Amino acid sequence: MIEVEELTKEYRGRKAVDALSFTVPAGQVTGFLGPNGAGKSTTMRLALGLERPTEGRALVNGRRYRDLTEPMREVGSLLDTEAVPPGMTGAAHLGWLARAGGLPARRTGEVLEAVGLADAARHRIASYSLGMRQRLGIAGALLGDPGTLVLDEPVNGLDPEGVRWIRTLLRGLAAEGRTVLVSSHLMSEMADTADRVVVIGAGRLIAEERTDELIRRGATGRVGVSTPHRDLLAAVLDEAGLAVERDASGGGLTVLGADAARVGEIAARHGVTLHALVQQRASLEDVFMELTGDTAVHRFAPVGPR
Ligand SMILES: Nc1ncnc2c1ncn2[C@@H]1O[C@H](COP(=O)(O)OP(=O)(O)OP(=O)(O)O)[C@@H](O)[C@H]1O
Repeated sequence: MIEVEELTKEYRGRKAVDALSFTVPAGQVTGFLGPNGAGKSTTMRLALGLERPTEGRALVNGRRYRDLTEPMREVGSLLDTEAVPPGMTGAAHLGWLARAGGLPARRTGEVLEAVGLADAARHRIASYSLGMRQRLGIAGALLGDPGTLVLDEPVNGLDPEGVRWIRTLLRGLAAEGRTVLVSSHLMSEMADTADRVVVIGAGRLIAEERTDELIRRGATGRVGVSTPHRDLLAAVLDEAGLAVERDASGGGLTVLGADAARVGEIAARHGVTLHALVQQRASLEDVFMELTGDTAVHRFAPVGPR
């Protein structure tokens, strides 16, 4: 389990992470979402003891990272896939990591197998594709067979097969009871992968809840309507206090803040013929845009009294 408590990080007087608190429970995949610059990587680096917080703390299994006695056996991480030595082979790089972490050499072969890189193990990393580097980074994270995984944008650069692979891997790791925190700025990826999501913007917490709940919460209130009497319907819906958007093409309308049943009833009451009436489901992407719309532009909260 990871507990982030009132975590704040300032760079040159600006808050990249701002009094952020959330929990990453074991046995689930937690998606860590936010637009570019929201503070995801900074939060992960703080949790991994690579930087010191200005205020607050991040605990892994109840302790600060630097107080863990065998960190690689407790937490595996993938932060920057570019930070691997290109001249080394995949096997040599992992072998070096294993020695540094006091792990048995056999783990190298096991994790290379687990990420599907066994055949490329003796090739220089310089010859790896971006997807192969991501797999190598994940192999490194798995080396110590840790109970907690912190992965920053592991899906970056993967092809659709790679994305599916990672999704299955992460779900499998969580099913084994591990704690999995995985960041992304692409919401669509997380919809099928994460049990829960933590959404941040400008370093602050925006939402922390089950993925399906978040989607459901955002799903209310958009109804697509097609009618040969668009102006009449728009007028009666407007009268009923509903916001209406006219589609740029065709006779369609989108009604905001209502469900399909209500729109259908209003139309019937006024004798308006409908050709289509569709409750539109929000995607996680829509909900995300709604949640982070403001913060994406205001990247930093100015330091000072709140
Ligand atoms: N070492 C640093 N010095 C100064 N500013 C930094 C430093 N590291 C991060 N920042 C700033 O803090 C903010 C948060 O950055 P961070 O990389 O944590 O965001 P992110 O959510 O991971 O974004 P991305 O998806 O683009 O990686 C950014 O505005 C960034 O420029």
